[in-house]
Amino acid sequence: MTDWSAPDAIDCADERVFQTVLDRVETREKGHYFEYFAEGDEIRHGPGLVLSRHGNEEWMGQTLNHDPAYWRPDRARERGFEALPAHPDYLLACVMGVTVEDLSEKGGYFLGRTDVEFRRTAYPGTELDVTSTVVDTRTSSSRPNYGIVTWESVGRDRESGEVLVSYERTNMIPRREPVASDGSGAVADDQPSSADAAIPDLPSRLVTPDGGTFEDFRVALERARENGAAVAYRHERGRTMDERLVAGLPLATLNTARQHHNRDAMADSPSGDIVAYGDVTRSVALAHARSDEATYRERRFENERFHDFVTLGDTVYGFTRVLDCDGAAGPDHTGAVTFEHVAFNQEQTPVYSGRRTALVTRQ
Ligand SMILES: C/C(=C\C(=O)O)C(=O)SCCNC(=O)CCNC(=O)[C@H](O)C(C)(C)COP(=O)(O)OP(=O)(O)OC[C@H]1O[C@@H](n2cnc3c(N)ncnc32)[C@H](O)[C@@H]1OP(=O)(O)O
Repeated sequence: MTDWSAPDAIDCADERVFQTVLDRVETREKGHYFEYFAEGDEIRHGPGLVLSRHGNEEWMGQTLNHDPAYWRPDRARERGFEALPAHPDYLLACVMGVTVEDLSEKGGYFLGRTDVEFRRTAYPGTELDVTSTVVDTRTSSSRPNYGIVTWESVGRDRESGEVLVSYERTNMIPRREPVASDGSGAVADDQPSSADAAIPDLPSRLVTPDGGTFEDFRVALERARENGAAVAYRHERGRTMDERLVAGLPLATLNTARQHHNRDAMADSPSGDIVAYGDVTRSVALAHARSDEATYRERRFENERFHDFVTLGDTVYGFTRVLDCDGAAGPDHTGAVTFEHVAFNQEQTPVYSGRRTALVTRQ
């Protein structure tokens, strides 16, 4: 009989002994199943995270967000910032990163996010205080092993209490107890793929703006409207997803989702490998778009959707459609432009889409 109090009771040199022990012990699990969440519950997320200049630069550099106002103090001041600011994509990824342990570490996918509102510029050195409220829980009709949960999350400056950013996000969350499904949402393998479906009427002409200022977007929209056309274009740059992006960036935001860093756990999943953090994928595509635009400030995002996995070796490209220009919004030297951005991979499959409103410099 093994004496379990003996320091050498488990002989690690004998693989069979260790494997037998592993088979018999319980796993101390992380995260929460769908059943844990009830509408109205409020959760204050424990992990503290201080926005750092290093984290900001690592995020921006790797995702190709190379706007000088976030790298050069003189350009930051010209842009009206008090100092070098935290990039909005980095801020948003950090606010969401620290929620993962409580909300979604159990697995399941980040489906979408809406009402992303940037309320105040954040600066490196700011300590985050993040809370979430369960807004909705529902059964997934297509996947009986999952439920669908929506939370509203708010990221504040812990010192001043001011809200920096807020949003609503929706995830698939595994159920402890799968439910019987009526299968109404299930997609049969023999259904036509979206590529076979009838192609809707697209405008015959697609207009590209001459430049990236507010006036360029306004003029292009006007031209398009007169000709029954649309303003839409793609961006040349692409970024191939490597380990640093897929595993490194989410971990730096304290995002503990196994999807991004545990290749072993993901080997048997539908993606077969680790997948990029949705915030990394979108940030890359947005960087491509911003490189063709005179962005002044990020304002809001709506209806962000993550359509498909992005895995190691995939390349993320960007497509932009211009939806609206509002000359009355923002300071005099800017106007608000609303874009629809799509991130797509090397197979031209959309992986992200979202509607973004940004203030863009006029001339
Ligand atoms: C941080 C983080 C994880 C974390 O947080 O820890 C991450 O970064 S992880 C990486 C980023 N992420 C992804 O890599 C997912 C990519 N994506 C896919 O791989 C496919 O999308 C799918 C396999 C998930 C589904 O594929 P699909 O079955 O073809 O998709 P759909 O049928 O459209 O959606 C199924 C059900 O989700 C409902 N639904 C969809 N979108 C929304 C929305 N926005 N709001 C409310 N409900 C929504 C839909 O209404 C349907 O509901 P029902 O099940 O009831 O029909």
